[in-house]
Amino acid sequence: MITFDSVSKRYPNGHEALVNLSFQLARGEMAFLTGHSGAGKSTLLKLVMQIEHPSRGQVFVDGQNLSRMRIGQIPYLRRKIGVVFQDHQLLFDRSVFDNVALPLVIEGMEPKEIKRRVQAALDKVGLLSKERLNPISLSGGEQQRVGIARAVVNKPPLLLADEPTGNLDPMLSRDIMHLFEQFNQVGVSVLIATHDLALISRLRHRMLTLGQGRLLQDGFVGEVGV
Ligand SMILES: Nc1ncnc2c1ncn2[C@@H]1O[C@H](COP(=O)(O)OP(=O)(O)OP(=O)(O)O)[C@@H](O)[C@H]1O
Repeated sequence: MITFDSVSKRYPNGHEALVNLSFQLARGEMAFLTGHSGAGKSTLLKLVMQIEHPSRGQVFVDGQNLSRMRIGQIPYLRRKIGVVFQDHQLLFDRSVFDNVALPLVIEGMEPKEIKRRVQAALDKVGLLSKERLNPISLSGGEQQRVGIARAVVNKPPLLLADEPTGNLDPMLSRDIMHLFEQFNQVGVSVLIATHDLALISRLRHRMLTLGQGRLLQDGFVGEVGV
C-alpha cells in the first residue's frame, strides 16, 4: 500500500528530515511509526499525503508513483487516505454529524447516501447517539472518535494517524488503538505515528523506528525490545 524507495527529504532551510529511507507497508497491514521528537515521523506521513515531496527517491501509494502524479490527481489520492490528527481538528460550530459528513459533502455525494455513511461511521466508533451534539460538549476521547469517524467515512483503503492518542489517558488511548485494530481487521492498511511506547508494547504489531530521519529498526514489537 505504501512503498518508500531510497527517500530523502531536505527542507528548504537545509535540514534533512529523512535520509535514504526504504520500507513497504503491505496492503492490509498495520504498523506503528515511532522515534524521538523530530525523528521525521510527521514528515514521512506528509510525503504519503503529498503535502511534502521527496528531495530524492520515490514514494508509491496504492501502486501509484507520487512523483509522476499530476496535480489534478492529488485529490483522488487524498480520498484514498483517511487521516487522524492529535488535535482532531473538528469544527466546533457544526454538529458531530456535520463534522463527519464534511468529506462526503466536499465530494458532492447525495444527502441520502451521506446520511447512511455518516451514521454507519458513527456507529462504528460508538457515537451514533451523539450525532446531533456539538463536539465541544464531548470528552477528549469522544472528540478523537469523531475525528476517526470522519477519517473513515469515505471508506479509504489507507488510514494514517499522527499521535492520535497524544492528549488522552492510557485507558482511552487503548480504546482508540483498539478502534484502529478493528478497521485493520476489515482490510484497511493502518500506519500510526506515536511516541507512546508503553501503549504499543501491549499490542503485537510491526514497529518502524526512526532516528534522525533514518530507519533504525523494523520488526514486531516483542522482537525489537520494547
Ligand atoms: N517545514 C519544515 N521546514 C524545516 N524543517 C522542518 C519542517 N518540518 C519539519 N522540519 C524539521 O524536520 C525534522 C523532522 O520533523 P518531523 O515533524 O517530521 O518529526 P517528528 O518525528 O514528527 O517529530 P514530533 O514527534 O516532535 O512531531 C525536525 O527537525 C523538524 O524541525
